[in-house]
Amino acid sequence: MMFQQSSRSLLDASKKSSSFRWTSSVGRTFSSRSPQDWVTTEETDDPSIAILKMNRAPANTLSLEMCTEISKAIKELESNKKTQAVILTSSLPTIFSAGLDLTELHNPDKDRLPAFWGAFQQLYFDLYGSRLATIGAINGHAPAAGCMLALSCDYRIMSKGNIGLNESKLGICAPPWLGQQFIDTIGLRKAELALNMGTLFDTKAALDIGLIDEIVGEDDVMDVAKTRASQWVAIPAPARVACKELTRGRQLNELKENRKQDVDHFCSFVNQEAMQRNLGFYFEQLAKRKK
Ligand SMILES: CC/C=C\CC/C=C/CC(=O)SCCNC(=O)CCNC(=O)[C@H](O)C(C)(C)COP(=O)(O)OP(=O)(O)OC[C@H]1O[C@@H](n2cnc3c(N)ncnc32)[C@H](O)[C@@H]1OP(=O)(O)O
Repeated sequence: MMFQQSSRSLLDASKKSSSFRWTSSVGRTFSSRSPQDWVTTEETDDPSIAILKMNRAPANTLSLEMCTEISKAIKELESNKKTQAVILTSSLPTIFSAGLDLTELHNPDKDRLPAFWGAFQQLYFDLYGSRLATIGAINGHAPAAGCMLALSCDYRIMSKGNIGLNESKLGICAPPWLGQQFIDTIGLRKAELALNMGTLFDTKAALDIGLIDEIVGEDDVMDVAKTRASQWVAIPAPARVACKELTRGRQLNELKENRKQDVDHFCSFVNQEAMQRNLGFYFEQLAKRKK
């Protein structure tokens, strides 16, 4: 059963005709439903546990609007006192999230770029710092910022796909706060190796390295996620929230205090000619890969 206010149900969404079309900087045309349909929330049979689904075909990439919609959905769930946990997952068959939408980075709109990065920062604040217990039900690929979504959850189960921070392969480096999340999760040396090489881990390697907490069968993802959410909800909420503050508070505050510098650094980094060349090349390869 669906419940949230501004996030309409998948059923409602499927009745609507396609309403969003745009052309990317390398000339490919995307079409999709409107941003409000890119994220939906659902009830479970336990009123304290909700599901947040990303439905932005083809790859759940994080554009400015997608970041905003996920943030909005988290805030709406948090505003309901009964809700204590959220399961973050994807409705796409093989992709959890392919990370930042490269159309935002390549040949960027100079006015939109800072707003885009601000929305991505906000998503990090909202998910990593949520009062809710967050269970990542990673049911497909989760590279780069897709991995950030997973790392921001309290507990990660994964059924298939690859996960990691592959930014170096695009000729860029993950932002410091995302790098720190990675280091805090798998430890400095393993993170150092993986960040430099842009390693994407399959489920077994991701479990071995501590990037995910559990591998689950494809058909069991939601059942296991609900069971894990129940276990987290069973811990008294003030203790749970205090533990999160203890392990994540410093990192969250650091970025809060440096938000503007982080936006400025990102924009000047991305606007460099060499960076644009790298991104353009990577993006072309991505488009050609299928052919
Ligand atoms: C100071 C800090 C400075 C900078 C920091 C910048 C931080 C960046 C973090 C990021 O998140 S960068 C993005 C990194 N993401 C990736 O490298 C993932 C790229 N995608 C893939 O490798 C694959 O798509 C996949 C393994 C996730 C899935 O493969 P497959 O199932 O074969 O699907 P397709 O490749 O056919 O993808 C479907 C469709 O979606 C397009 N697409 C995929 N990823 C992106 C993306 N990140 N942005 C935009 N578009 C993407 C892909 O081109 C396909 O489009 P078609 O039109 O060909 O259908």
